Amino acid sequence: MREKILVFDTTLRDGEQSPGASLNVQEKVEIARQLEKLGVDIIEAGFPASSPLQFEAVQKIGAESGAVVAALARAVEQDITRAWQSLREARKPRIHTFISTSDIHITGKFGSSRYGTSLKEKRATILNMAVNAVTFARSLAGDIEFSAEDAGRTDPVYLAEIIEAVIEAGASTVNIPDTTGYTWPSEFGKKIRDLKTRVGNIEKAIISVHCHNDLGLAVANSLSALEQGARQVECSINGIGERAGNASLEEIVMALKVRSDLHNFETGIITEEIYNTSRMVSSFTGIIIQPNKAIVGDNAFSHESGIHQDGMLKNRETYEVMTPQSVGVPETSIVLGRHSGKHGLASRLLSLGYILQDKELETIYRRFVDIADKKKEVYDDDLRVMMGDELSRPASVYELDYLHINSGTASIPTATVRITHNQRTFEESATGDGPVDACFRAIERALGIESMVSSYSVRSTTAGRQALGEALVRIRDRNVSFNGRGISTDIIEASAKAYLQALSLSRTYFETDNTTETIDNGV
Ligand SMILES: CC(=O)SCCNC(=O)CCNC(=O)[C@H](O)C(C)(C)COP(=O)(O)OP(=O)(O)OC[C@H]1O[C@@H](n2cnc3c(N)ncnc32)[C@H](O)[C@@H]1OP(=O)(O)O
Ligand SMILES: CC(C)C(=O)C(=O)O
Ligand SMILES: [Mg+2]
Repeated sequence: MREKILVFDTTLRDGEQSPGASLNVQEKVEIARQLEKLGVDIIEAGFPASSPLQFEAVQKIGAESGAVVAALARAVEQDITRAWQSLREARKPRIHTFISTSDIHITGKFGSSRYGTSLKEKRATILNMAVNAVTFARSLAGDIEFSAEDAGRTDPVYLAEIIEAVIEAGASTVNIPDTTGYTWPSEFGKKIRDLKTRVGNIEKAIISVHCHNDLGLAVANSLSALEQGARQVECSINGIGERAGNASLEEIVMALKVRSDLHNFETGIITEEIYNTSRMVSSFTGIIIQPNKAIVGDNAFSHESGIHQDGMLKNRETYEVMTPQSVGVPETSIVLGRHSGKHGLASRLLSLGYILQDKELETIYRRFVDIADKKKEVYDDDLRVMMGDELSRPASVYELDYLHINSGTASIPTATVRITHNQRTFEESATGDGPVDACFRAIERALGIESMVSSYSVRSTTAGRQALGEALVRIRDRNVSFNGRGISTDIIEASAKAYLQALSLSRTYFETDNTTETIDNGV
């Protein structure tokens, strides 16, 4: 039998304290519904004393949620009363009260002489405030959580004293926050182990942890605490929260699930709901998820380099420690880019319906590398355009070997082209009304022909700033029309290729003495 770890989600309270994130009541209610679907045990819905909106959100969430709904309150009667008022209709209410216990907080935040003059007196006042708050909260509700704010930097003897006292006063959950994300995993784990030995009545309460990520250690600290006896973990979706955020729910849950060989814990989280929840929180809060964020980032299940793609295609376990489906991501993505190899390309082309022989793959791969060098990512649409172009290439071709354009607002557009045809090279330069005109003139001069262009257009065929441009050039040669198409991320290059393709078609046509009126490459 595995031991249950309670997942306390604070996305709607600490998460909402993230700079820039603020949610309206309806958004909070929607997120709470999704959190329930995700299977969290406790939803911390807000801090009711802080505003009417917070109050209303806690009230609404409490009334409809089947999970325990917690409301935060300072260790003062006024806040606790507000928290309880907001939870009155709740099916499973929890009052969560807190006060700082570290010397730096006690002296820094409670400096006024009304808390005492010496540190000893102030500590005693804080302990009394904590006990009074829990006693008062307990007179209102049955489920009380107490948090010793900045426990990570609190003297262990004083921390044990205060924890013992609040349990005695009726706290059923005692939370040990690393409020400033200062501790190390081994140090934080020891703090929890210490409490288990120092606090006489610790078995009467559940030990909870609440870790912040200032040093990027929030998840590691939480896991270390679980190993040492904590049984509730406080976390947020996407790790949002004050400053660098809280421990991320998805990382803790998946670390426990993927490495279940290392411990005897389980959570009630339906991990397949993680991705949906993450996207909802990101969209409602406006806090974007960094692409390399573990579990839910766009790149978490994307593979770009050839060696990795090859490994993944042979056996996905070579580079994935969990399936994307296990967290609700539809599928692994093989991102085609400049690091991709032939295996990755062939597999994607196959999924698009193109079955290539080895030789064809060699040719298409060379074109792919050429495009991938210019674009960050090669999309399916880019491949379709590339394949369409490749499959319609005429037999006899003028190849664009080199193109240089000099153009700007204060200079005459000049183009230099080098063209190869049947192992011969033709090179020329020309000026023109614009860079495309200059380029066409240079081609004509290099091949010793008159202008034959009867129509020209250019458009973008794929999305984004690095989209592939497609140029269409129609020429009329001896009363026959030929349509050429060129693609490139550079529209001048696409135009030159289109013109050369039309010229190639014309040459092929007259060499084989056809009679058709319009020859094109399938566009
Ligand atoms: C680590 C955490 O995440 S703590 C939770 C943080 N969340 C919030 O602060 C929620 C949003 N906050 C608010 O809406 C407001 O700050 C309120 C309503 C809570 C209080 O507002 P104000 O009365 O204007 O006080 P203000 O925020 O300026 O200062 C906090 C006061 O609470 C005191 N205080 C701070 N924490 C506690 C506590 N846990 N218990 C008792 N008193 C506390 C401070 O010492 C200060 O009191 P002082 O005026 O005697 O110096
Ligand atoms: C209120 C407490 C639990 C908190 O958010 C913290 O200490 O970080
Ligand atoms: Mg916090």
